[in-house]
Parts: sequence; C-alpha cells; structure tokens
Amino acid sequence: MTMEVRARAPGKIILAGEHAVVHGSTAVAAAIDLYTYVSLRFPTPHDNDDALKLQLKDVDMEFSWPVRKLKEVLPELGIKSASSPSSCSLETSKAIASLVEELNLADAKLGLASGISAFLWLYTSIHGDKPAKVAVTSELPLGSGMGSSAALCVALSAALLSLSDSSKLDFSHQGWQTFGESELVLVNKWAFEGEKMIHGRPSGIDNTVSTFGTEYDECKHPNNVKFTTTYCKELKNLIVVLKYGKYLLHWEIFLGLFQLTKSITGNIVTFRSGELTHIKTNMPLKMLVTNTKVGRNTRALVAGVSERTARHGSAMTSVFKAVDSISNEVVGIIQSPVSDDLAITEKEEKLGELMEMNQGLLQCMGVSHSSIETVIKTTLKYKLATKLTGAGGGGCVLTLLPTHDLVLAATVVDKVIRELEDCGFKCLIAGIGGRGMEISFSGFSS
Ligand SMILES: Nc1ncnc2c1ncn2[C@@H]1O[C@H](COP(=O)(O)OP(=O)(O)O)[C@@H](O)[C@H]1O
Ligand SMILES: C[C@@](O)(CCOP(=O)(O)O)CC(=O)O
Repeated sequence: MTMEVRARAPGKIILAGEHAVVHGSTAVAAAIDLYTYVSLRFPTPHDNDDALKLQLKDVDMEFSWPVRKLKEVLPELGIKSASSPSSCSLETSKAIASLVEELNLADAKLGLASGISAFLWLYTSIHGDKPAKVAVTSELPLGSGMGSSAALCVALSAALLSLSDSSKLDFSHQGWQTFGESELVLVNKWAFEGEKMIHGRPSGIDNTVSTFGTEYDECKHPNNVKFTTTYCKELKNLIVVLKYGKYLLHWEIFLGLFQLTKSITGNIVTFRSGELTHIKTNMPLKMLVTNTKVGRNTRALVAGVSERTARHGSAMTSVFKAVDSISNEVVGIIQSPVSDDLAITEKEEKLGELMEMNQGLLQCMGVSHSSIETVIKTTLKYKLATKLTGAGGGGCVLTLLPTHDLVLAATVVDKVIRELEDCGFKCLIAGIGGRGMEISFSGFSS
C-alpha cells in the first residue's frame, strides 16, 4: 500500500530582535498565514521507479538521483535513526555538495543549492535510500526574510517523519492534523538541522515558530465597522451602507479597510536561547509587509554580524543588549490590556518608536540596505514607522499600521501601498499569528 502525505508549515515575521537573537538576545515573532507545502509519495512496485525525485514548483525545477548513486556517494546512508536528529558530518556534507554540484545549477539558481542540500540530508537521514517523489511549493516569497527556508525544513521534516516506521499517526484521518508534543519537538529538531545547512548558524527562531505556530484568537477592536442594509426606492433594491462611527465610507476606503480588518491579529512569541514563550496579544496589531525584491543571503548576513562582533566585541555586546531591552519593551506593550482608543494610540506610538530604534541598531549591525532605506523614507512621509524583518540586506520590511482610527488607516494604507509599489516593491498585509505545521494524508492506493 502506498499513500501520499502533504505537510504545510507557515512563515513568520520578526517584530523585534533579528540577528541579536543569534547572540542570545530576545526576539519577538509571529507566524503568518502563508505556507510552504511539501508532498511525499513512495512509488509502488508497478511504478518501476528507482530514484529519489525532488520537484521545486516555485522555481519550476526537478531533480532526480538514482538510489544506486545515493548508495555509492553517501558514506553514512542507512545508519541514521529518524528518532535521533544529528548534525551533518563533514564527510556527508562534502558528499552532498558533490551531488548538488553535479546538478550544474545556473548562477542565478545557486541560492537553491543550500535548500537542495538540506533536502538530501533530511531525506536520507530519515528514509535512507528509499525511492520517492517529493514536491515543494510555497506561498512565501523565497529568500526574503519571511522564513521560507525554515518553512521548507519544517514541512519536509513533518512529511518525512509522518511516513517513517515510527509514525503513530492516524492515516485514515481526513483533513489537516497536527502531531503530538513529542513529535513536534522531533520535527523541530530535524528542521533545525536542515536550517543549519542553509543558514550556517541559525538561532532556531524561524523553525520553532513554524513548527509550533503562534496561536490566535480574535482580538476585538473597540470600534467595529458597522454594515447596515437600507431599501433604496430608486434602485428598488437593498443597498449596503458602510458605517464606521460617525463616517459613511467611500468605496475605495472600504476596500482598504477590508484589507485591514480581514487580516487576523493573532498572538506572538518571544524566543531567547532556544526557548519559545507564547504571549497573548492585547491590542490590534497590523503590519504592512513590503517586499523590496532585493535578493540577499541569510547565511552571509548572519556571518557578517558575527564578524563585526569579533572585531568590536564590546560595542556589539551593547547593541545586542539594547535590542534585548527593545524586544522586552515591545512585549510589555503588546501584552498589557487596552481600555480605549487613546490607549491604543499611545501604544502604537511607542511601538513605532521602538521599531525605529531597532532598525537603527540593525543598521549598526550592517544589515540594512538602500532599498530598505527607501521604504523607511516613503512610509515616514505618512508618519509610519518601518523596520526590516528577518536577515535584512533587502528582503522584506515591516511598517506598523495605525488601527486606532481604521478609516484614517485605510486611507493612508491605500496611498502608501500605491507609492511603494510605484518604486517597484510588492506590498501585502499578512495575517499575524496562526497554526504551526500540519499534515494531511491522501491518495490511498494498493
Ligand atoms: N519553496 C522553496 N523551493 C525551493 N527552495 C526553497 C524554498 N523555500 C526555501 N528554499 C531554500 O531556502 C533559501 C532561502 O532561505 P533564506 O535565505 O534563509 O531566506 P528566507 O528568509 O526566505 O528563509 C532558498 O535560496 C532555497 O535554497
Ligand atoms: C537573522 C535571523 O535572526 C533571522 C533570519 O530570518 P530569515 O532567514 O531572513 O527569514 C537569523 C536567525 O535568527 O537564525
């Protein structure tokens, strides 16, 4: 009998503390509602297929390794156990590098090499030289600071473990299901090993958020938008009147408002030295995500910060300490209850200021970029605070949107998005918070 499993794992945004978290500071993050999907299927004897196949749908590429080649090249094949994650040895990592080199990736696709290496390591560690078909597709922009590499490693580890010999899952369950706590811990450990092959020295925040998620529940805004219906004699029809407090809304503003309200406000987490803590959000939190589309390499940026730390130890220690204080203050603000609009305004002002301070420190670490500065300048015209998110050097940037006056916010969002997109950037309002990894079985056949 063969079956197909599909796993999905979310991306994340880091609200405060990226890079410093690699050096022991606290970071604040949330899962987002954009996922990477991995499907895994073992061939039946009729398929007469003796290869491990990987399809990367986002980049329209496929790779295939005959299992005899894997047996020939990989020194430790078959001696690993799915239940005890371990780091890739130097010998195996050299062997994997030779397999990836043989793919002759074009220069523009070289960034994929690390992801393919992580795939080969995770697959062969968990399933040895078993032939299989694996397909990957993602809603996340790749290499942009929203954790696509971690989402890939988590979804891959989850799919692989769900069909491993030790899996205790209910294969007949319909729809998405998650793992028990100890299996989630195992997925997270394997995903961290995969992340190490992509990033070099990850803090573990991305894979941990992607595995466990940051639960969400509706966070009510004190001023709800009201929709009322009215009978219009001229049109002989019911029309919808959009009301927000004292305002009657213009259609365009309504669209902006719809974008703002449809995105969920979920909970956040803090991460420090490998420890994840769930924090309940007590205020509406809306972030505009701008993708500068400037490609960058997380491994190089993380290494660059470490090199600067080696050169200026004491100064960088102070920078990391300042980031730690910023993250803790951000959590304090998001966690404390709000009573009215005034309190929300005050909190948003403080959060905006802390984001600007965090951005300044990220600049100190050498991870900002002219495209990020352009987003900062553009949003500042609308009095909005912006910081990079993830590794920086381009990639994605976060802008805090005001929610104390949703109509004002919707008007501003519409204008700012238009101006940013005129610069060639791509904007989205991501729902903050959400489930961690999940799997779903399908296609039973014998
Ligand atoms: N859907 C995917 N398909 C192929 N490779 C992927 C995918 N998602 C992630 N990757 C791998 O992860 C790398 C991006 O990781 P990284 O630079 O850490 O950025 P991010 O912030 O998106 O995690 C890609 O260059 C590729 O090797
Ligand atoms: C820079 C860092 O803090 C976050 C990297 O995020 P991303 O890979 O750019 O999504 C590195 C890490 O914590 O592992």
